[in-house]
Amino acid sequence: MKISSAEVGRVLSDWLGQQRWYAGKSRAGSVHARQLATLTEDPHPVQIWIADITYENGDVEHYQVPLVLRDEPAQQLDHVFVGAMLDEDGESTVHLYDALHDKDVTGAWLDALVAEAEIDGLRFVRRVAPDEMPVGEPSLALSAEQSNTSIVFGDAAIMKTFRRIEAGLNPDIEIHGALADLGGEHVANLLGHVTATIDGEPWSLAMLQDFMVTATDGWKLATTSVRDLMAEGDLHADEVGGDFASEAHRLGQSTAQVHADLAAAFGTTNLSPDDVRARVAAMLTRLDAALIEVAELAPVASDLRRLYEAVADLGTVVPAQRVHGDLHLGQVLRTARRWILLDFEGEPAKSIIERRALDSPLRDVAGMLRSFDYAARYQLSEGEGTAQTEARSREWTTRNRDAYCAGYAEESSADPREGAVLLRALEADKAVYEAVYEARNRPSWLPVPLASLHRLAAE
Ligand SMILES: Nc1ncnc2c1ncn2[C@@H]1O[C@H](COP(=O)(O)OP(=O)(O)O)[C@@H](O)[C@H]1O
Ligand SMILES: O=P(O)(O)O[C@H]1O[C@H](CO)[C@@H](O[C@H]2O[C@H](CO)[C@@H](O)[C@H](O)[C@H]2O)[C@H](O)[C@H]1O
Repeated sequence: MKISSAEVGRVLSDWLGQQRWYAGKSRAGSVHARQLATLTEDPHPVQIWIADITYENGDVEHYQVPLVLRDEPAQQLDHVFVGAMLDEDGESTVHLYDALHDKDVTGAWLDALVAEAEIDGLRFVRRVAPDEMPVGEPSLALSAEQSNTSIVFGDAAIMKTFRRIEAGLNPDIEIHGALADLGGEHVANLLGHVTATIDGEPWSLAMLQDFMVTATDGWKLATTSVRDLMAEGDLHADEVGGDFASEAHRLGQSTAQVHADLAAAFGTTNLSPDDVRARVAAMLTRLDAALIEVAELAPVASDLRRLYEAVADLGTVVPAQRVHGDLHLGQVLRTARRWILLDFEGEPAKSIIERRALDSPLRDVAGMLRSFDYAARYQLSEGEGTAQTEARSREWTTRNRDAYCAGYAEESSADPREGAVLLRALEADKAVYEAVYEARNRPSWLPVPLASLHRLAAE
């Protein structure tokens, strides 16, 4: 079944803007679609397409869009309908759907991984024995759409399909592979991955991992703890049943252990004072770019610049290594035994080169500290804030930030609280990123990072 690229480009222009993972919502861009591969023809054709978006300022982004082509409308896929068009012969109508949501065809990825297939320049790499692959298991796309699209096979494995793609090995695959090879306890095993070769370069398309079936994510656990505290107006955080501090402590230990594994797998370096100044310059540039998009940042901008410049003035070396890059409570899962860290892709807004650069491990600590702040604050921003709940929220945040840092310090030679200026600047840099993220994706959450930036600016 053949369809025209121009027609696919036309339907994707409308459809992309409605997808959570599409980062170009706030800018006008033209869409060009190209077909990369046909994964299978049976029972319905599955084609991997790339949408190349060119924005008005010349920036280009690439998105992966796996499509299933059906010759009849499929009611069960109405919610992931992409568009309809005549086939190239002009004889019959083809109905396009997001293939990752079509249980009838998702097994094609597993079959290709089992066979270690090479299809139209796509290489399917298997890291475990064929009988460890969840072949035949039904698939379910996760409903919480995030930066990418993940589908679970049975309760055995989860396949993450990267949406915004670019040349280079995706750090999620690279790091999961390296840490699994080291026997790291705090990551899910990497079962396989899919890479395309485009113009001689590797482009990571998807990865398959063990699925942690009984795990609960850190965001759910932390926000439940906050809710318990808010419900008990007169009790303090350490007196309420759902206290999270011992989990925060373990999470700090787990983060430090993952950092030690990352250092062992990829090495370490010291950023010289000049390197540090260059990083600070990048943070200032990021702040300037954010100010154009989020006007609400203006009142804190000069204090934030002063905070960043204090880091440049430290004049000391800063230990650096590979890091997670976007660590927050939604990226950690609590299994019955331990915390698992997920999603080593780094911040989706950064290029792969930036995401693979060695950085201060405090970047991850700062990310998690921001997340405690989010967990405590977002319920207040939903309109229920009183002086009492504000105080409780601050208490919860302080207690869990301290417990996390103490846990980290126990497993590492460095206590994050000793690098206070750098840690504060990294928190601010993260909150600036979050302000842009929220303005683009969840404007009602924008007050959460803004409130923190006011606090950081005033300290
Ligand atoms: N190995 C896993 N086991 C269980 N759940 C997982 C696993 N990997 C991811 N998840 C779930 O899928 C969600 C999205 O995964 P993540 O890697 O963070 O994707 P994204 O890059 O789209 O944010 C996570 O928040 C988690 O709930
Ligand atoms: O999709 P990803 O998980 O890669 O990360 C992006 O989305 C996150 C929200 O889902 C966003 O995280 C922010 O909100 C979280 C609560 O929903 C909070 O725990 C985080 O601390 C906060 O940064 C993340 O920044 C973004 O990259």
